[in-house]
Amino acid sequence: MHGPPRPRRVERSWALMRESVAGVVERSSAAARVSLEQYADGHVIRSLDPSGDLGDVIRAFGEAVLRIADHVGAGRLAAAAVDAGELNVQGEVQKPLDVLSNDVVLTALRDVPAVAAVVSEELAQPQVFPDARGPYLVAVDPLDGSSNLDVNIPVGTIFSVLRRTGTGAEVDLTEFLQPGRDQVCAGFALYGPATVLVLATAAGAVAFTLDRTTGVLVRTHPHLRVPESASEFAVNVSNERFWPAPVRDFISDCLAGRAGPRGQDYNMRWVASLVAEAFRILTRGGVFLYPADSRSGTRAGRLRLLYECNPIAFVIEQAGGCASTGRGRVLDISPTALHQRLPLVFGSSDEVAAVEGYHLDRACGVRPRSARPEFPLFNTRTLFRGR
Ligand SMILES: O=P(O)(O)OC[C@H]1O[C@](O)(COP(=O)(O)O)[C@@H](O)[C@@H]1O
Ligand SMILES: [Mg+2]
Ligand SMILES: [Mg+2]
Repeated sequence: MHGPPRPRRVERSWALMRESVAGVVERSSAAARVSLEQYADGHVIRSLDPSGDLGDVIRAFGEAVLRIADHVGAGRLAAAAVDAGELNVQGEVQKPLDVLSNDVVLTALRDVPAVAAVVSEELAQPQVFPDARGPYLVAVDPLDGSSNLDVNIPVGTIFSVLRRTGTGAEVDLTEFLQPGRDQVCAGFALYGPATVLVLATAAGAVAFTLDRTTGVLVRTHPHLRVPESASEFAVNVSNERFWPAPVRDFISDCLAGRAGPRGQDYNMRWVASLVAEAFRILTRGGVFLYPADSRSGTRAGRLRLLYECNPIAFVIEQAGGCASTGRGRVLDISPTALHQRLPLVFGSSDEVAAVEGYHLDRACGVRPRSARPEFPLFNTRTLFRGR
């Protein structure tokens, strides 16, 4: 051991604190300690798929998440911490952990006969398993937000499970192009201070937290509910000048606070990590916006429909929130391409409805709220000047 020994009194109080924390955790969780394994085998998942196939897919994601959590948690100590420098299908630099996480997910799913094929952010073409064995298709972003790794900000894995629409031994890639409302299951892992796996099915949204003492994902959030209203927004404000007018109107009016048209003071958060924003909104509400903007790479939006927007939208809706493009429900979009991008707005239903209202106002030629004489936010001042 390095450094001077701690005084005995300090050691004793640390030991007491550890014991009392362990006692609280044990008492509070002893009543219904449900592991991901048990949940995957339990009546909720069996009622959706009595064959056990869906349970197998969920268990495979559980295993992949534990492995990826280990790699992410090792930070700079991980063998894969040095840049790979390759470009993925989106033309973005692949981090070694992107590649490794993709391998981990594919390896876990390859062992599950229920999965016929996988679309991944890291693969230009889907991975089709031999004989197109099972009834399920998976779309996955193995490691979302990986540009945050160097600065130790939470990242995650996002996934969507679809039922095959074809019956042949060959998977037709158009089978992936289903509207998100047809997802059987979707979820995401958040590798943060705690590793959390959020899972949604038609039966609702639940979350599991990794118990590091046993290596087991334990259900900690049996009924996730997004509060209907909240006064917190998340958006990358540095893109303000590229935003479409309704988004500028909406954020401008939020910034006007209590005296403005929205009638309340707002707080802002931007982690630049979709999974972290989604989990925050699942637990305390708010609204997230990544609109389409006028920059060349983001005219159709920044986030990918099949493995970012759809699974997050499904989780949020199953938890009672809403997800929209600003003009309509995300889960009703019929995809046209595997790596298609989309504008994404999700969160508390009141806030998402408000964003849609701003889009409708502009579409109907209604005078934007922020330009009304009593709220002269734009033209006279920008978001950060002259306030
Ligand atoms: O850096 P920006 O433009 O603020 O974008 C942040 C967004 O991009 C993401 O990091 C996704 O990017 P990747 O899929 O390339 O990792 C989201 O998690 C986050 O919401
Ligand atoms: Mg991503
Ligand atoms: Mg990724």
